[in-house]
Amino acid sequence: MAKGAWPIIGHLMLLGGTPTPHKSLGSMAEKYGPIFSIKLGAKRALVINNWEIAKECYTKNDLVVSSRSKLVAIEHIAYNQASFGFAPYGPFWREMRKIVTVFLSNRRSMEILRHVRFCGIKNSVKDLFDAWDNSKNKNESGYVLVEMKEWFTRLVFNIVFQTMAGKRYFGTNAVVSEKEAEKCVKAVREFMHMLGVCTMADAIPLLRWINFGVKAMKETAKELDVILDAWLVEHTQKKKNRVLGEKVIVENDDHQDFMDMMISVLDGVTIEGFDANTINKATTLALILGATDTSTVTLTWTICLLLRHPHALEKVKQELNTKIGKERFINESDINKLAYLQAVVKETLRLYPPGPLSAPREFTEDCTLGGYHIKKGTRLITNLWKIQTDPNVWEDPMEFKPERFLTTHKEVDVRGHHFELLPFGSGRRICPGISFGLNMIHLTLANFLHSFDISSPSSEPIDMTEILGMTNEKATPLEIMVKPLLSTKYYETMPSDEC
Ligand code: HEM
Repeated sequence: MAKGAWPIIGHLMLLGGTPTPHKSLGSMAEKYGPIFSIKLGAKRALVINNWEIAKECYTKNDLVVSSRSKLVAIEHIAYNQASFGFAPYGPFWREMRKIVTVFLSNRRSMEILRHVRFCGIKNSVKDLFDAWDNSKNKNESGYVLVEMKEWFTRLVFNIVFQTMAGKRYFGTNAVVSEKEAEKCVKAVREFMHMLGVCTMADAIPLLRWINFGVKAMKETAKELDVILDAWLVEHTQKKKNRVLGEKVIVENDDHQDFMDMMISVLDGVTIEGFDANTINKATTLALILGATDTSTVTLTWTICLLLRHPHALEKVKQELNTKIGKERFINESDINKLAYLQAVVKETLRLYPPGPLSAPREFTEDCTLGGYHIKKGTRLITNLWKIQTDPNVWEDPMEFKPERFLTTHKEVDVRGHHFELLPFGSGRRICPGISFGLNMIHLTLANFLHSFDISSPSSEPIDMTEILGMTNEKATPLEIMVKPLLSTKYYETMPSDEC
């Protein structure tokens, strides 16, 4: 057990301020070694910090550490564990996970998802071009100042909402007002923040009893439920209006989104006390929460790192020019040719994993790990950031060097089997959205950097301060200079008839 625990709250102070928790816990690993425990109020948590312990944890012990903790936020906000991403390990989680995996990997839905990503990115590139075209604030070189966190957020939310519920919330063809779309993004962000900030109520049962912080959680839950409910009513009505499908994914429906598929699969059943509508909303919400902030954060840090390393930005542009040329939009089938761009994304995920402490898990049985006896009920914190910056594995661990993934670490991928690089986690509860997320990130970056020239607005290096939450968001806006790179004809043909 690490020293420095306060009475009642234990080491909770470490998880609530500056530096961010993954860095505070990372410093403790220097002192206490790759495995140590801390107290979060009444709860004991095990913190693991190197690849050897992570491997033992997610292979030999994975079954006993595949449950999530029942956090207060989950109870109030995520349909009381009907949301499979927060559910305990068991038959309900297995069933939901199977349905989600089929949707995200089934050949037919892959085609639909590919189309949604393609059109989402094309529309966003066109929106950015129009904003530049209409801007009265171009500088003498033709650049305009753009806040990129906002642009990435709109793009990612459009793709994810279209995939899950057939809705486009921002820009061309948006189905809601700008105000309503902003409100929805705010509610999702608040949820992620509440989840990430280790609430006192979670750690200290007495405070749970007096409902500490619960009011704000309930309000956010209500806001999200109103949106999900309206989507579900609309989807159910749509289904009534057409021939009912079998109790499998309807094969001949060109416009199947996730909610449609769930209505068909669940077919009104109740599972473990949760009715079909609640399960549908909760699972859709789990995917929205899992997909949006993580992808936006990764896109944002990638641009920050490229602007701080102009030689890397130049290499990405060269690769795009030689492998794609300047005439056309980039498709998913082109991504294989863009080895350097993929290495840039891996290096960003190594230095800035969007969930630096992964998602909270809990041991459901006593076991041994790293030679220590671990008690049932202990929480697990995997310090992904510490593992991914371990000097025993990575030369110049804090340096941004995408080349390492084309040379010394060529074989290392992010899919949970190489324990020195685990941005998507590992084991049974590994992120189910790896391919969806990576495809969206690669395609967005490739097309953005192919379509626009970018530069820093000043000689000051881009600010890299992170803020506390479930994801390590950039604390300040990402304002950069942007100018179209290709001929006007290229942007004017967007969006194409296909979208
Ligand atoms: C850069 C993109 C992403 C990163 C870095 C990321 C990272 C993670 C991590 C670290 C976990 C916890 C895994 C564990 O406990 O071992 C996780 C879980 C999860 N992710 Fe992702 N994720 C990303 C994108 C996505 C996308 C696109 C989706 C949905 C399409 C998604 C849905 C989920 C869900 C539902 C879970 C909970 C899974 C479960 O408990 O069974 N994520 N993700």
